[in-house]
Amino acid sequence: MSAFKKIKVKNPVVELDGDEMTRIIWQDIKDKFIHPYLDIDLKYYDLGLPYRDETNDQVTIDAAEAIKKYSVGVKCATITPDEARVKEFHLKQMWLSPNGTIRNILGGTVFREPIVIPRIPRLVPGWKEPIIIGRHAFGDQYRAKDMVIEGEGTLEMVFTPKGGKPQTIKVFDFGSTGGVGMTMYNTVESIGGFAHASFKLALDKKLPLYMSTKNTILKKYDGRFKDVFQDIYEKDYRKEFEEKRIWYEHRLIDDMVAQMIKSEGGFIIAMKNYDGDVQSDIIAQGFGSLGLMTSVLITPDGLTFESEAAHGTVTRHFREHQKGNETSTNPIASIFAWTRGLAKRGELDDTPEVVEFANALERACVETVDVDGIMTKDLALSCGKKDRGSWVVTGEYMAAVERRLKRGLNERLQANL
Ligand SMILES: NC(=O)C1=CN([C@@H]2O[C@H](COP(=O)(O)OP(=O)(O)OC[C@H]3O[C@@H](n4cnc5c(N)ncnc54)[C@H](OP(=O)(O)O)[C@@H]3O)[C@@H](O)[C@H]2O)C=CC1
Ligand SMILES: O=C(O)CCC(=O)C(=O)O
Ligand SMILES: [Mn+2]
Repeated sequence: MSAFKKIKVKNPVVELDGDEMTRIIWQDIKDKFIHPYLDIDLKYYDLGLPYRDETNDQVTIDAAEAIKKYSVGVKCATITPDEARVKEFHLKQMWLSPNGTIRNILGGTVFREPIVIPRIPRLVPGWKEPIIIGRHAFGDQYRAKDMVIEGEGTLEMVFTPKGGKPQTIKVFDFGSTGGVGMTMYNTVESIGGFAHASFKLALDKKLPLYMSTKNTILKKYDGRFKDVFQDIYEKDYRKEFEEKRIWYEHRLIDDMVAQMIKSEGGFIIAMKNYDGDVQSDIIAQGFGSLGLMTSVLITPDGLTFESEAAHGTVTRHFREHQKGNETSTNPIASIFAWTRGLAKRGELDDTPEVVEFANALERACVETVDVDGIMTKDLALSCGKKDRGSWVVTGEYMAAVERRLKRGLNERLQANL
C-alpha cells in the first residue's frame, strides 16, 4: 500500500451500520476497501438493532438528519423487528422499519438497478440491458394506519378540511366476525417530487420511462399519480424527451409486469412504494441474484443521496455463521452501496479522483466474477453449478477483489508516472 497516497474525500459521508451477515461484511468492506485508500470523514451511526433499542430509535432519526445535513449517506441492511425479533433481542418495543423512517424523513425516490455481469446468466434469458425500478419512497402502505376490526360495526373515512366541515365516506359495514381495515395516503408534493426525480433520471441515462399504477381500480388514488406525472411531463419534460428520442408512458401495473418479462430491458419503471419494493426483488433475482441489486435514494433537487443494497441482512446465512459454518454471502451490492455513495460525494465535491476510485472498485468486483470466474455461491448457482469447487466463501471473494483493485490502481499509477 505504501505506493498509494490516500485519496482525500473533501466532505463527510454519513455511515449507517446494520445487522447480522451484512454487518460483518460491512466491517470487512471498510477494512479492505475504504480505510486503506481513502482519507475520509465518516459520520458513524450504529443502526444495529441493539443500539436502536438502547436509544429508543433516536439513532435512526439522527442518522436521517445527518444525511440531510451532509448530502450523502451509505447504509448497511438492518433488521426490521417482528414479534420473534422482539423476543430474540429483548426489545423494549417493536421498532419501525429504519428504512421507512429514513425514507419518510428524506422523501425522494428509491432507484434500483441490477449490476449486469455478462458471465452470469439471467433467469429471464431475454433480458440484456438493466431494468431500473424507481420506487416512490414516501407514504402508501409504509405510512398507513391499519386495524383489526373485532366485530360488527361501520368503518368510515373522515377528512376535515382546515376551517371546514368534516367529509365522511362510509367504507364498509362489518358483520359479527369483523375483519381488517386500513387508511393510507400520499401528498401531491411528494408524488410531484417522485415524478421529477424519475424524469431527470430518464434524461440522465437516456432511457425511456414508464409509470405504472392500477388507476382503473383505484381511480382517485392511483389516478392522481397518473395525472401528476402526465402534467409534469407535458409542462417540463416532453420537449427534452423527444429531442433525446426517449419517451414517457403510463402503463397499468399488470400489463407492465408482463411487458417487463418479455422485454430486453433498457428502461426505467416508476412504481408506487409497495409495487417497487416487490418488483425490484423480482428484477434482482431475474438478473441473477439479490446480491446484484443496487439501491439509491435521490431527492428531487438531486442534493440528498442515500445508497444501500436492495437485500436484507441475509439472516439464513447469519444463522449458519453463528453455528460456525462457512458462509458464501455475496458482498457485491453492499460494496456498491459504498461506491455509489462515494461517486456521488465526488460528483458533489468536484473531486474526480474519488469518482475514479469508486469506478475502479466497481470494476474490480465485476471482473473478479466475469474474468477470473471467482464468485459466491448464489452466482455459481445462477450459472447452474452446484459443486463446492465452483464457489468461494465471502472472505475469499473479497480478497480476490482486493487483489484486482490493487492491480488496477497500480496500473493507473504507473500510467500516470
Ligand atoms: N434494506 C434493508 O435494510 C432490508 C432489511 N431486511 C431485513 O433483513 C432481514 C432478513 O430478511 P429476508 O427476508 O431474509 O431477506 P434477505 O434479502 O436478507 O435474504 C433473503 C434470501 O435471499 C438471498 N440473498 C439475499 N441477499 C443475498 C446476498 N447478498 N448473497 C447471497 N444470497 C442473498 C438468500 O437466499 P438463500 O438463503 O437461498 O441463500 C437469503 O436467505 C429481516 O430482518 C428484514 O427485516 C429485509 C429487506 C431489506
Ligand atoms: O424496511 C423494511 O423492513 C423492508 C425494506 C425492504 O424490503 C426494501 O428496502 O426492499
Ligand atoms: Mn424489499
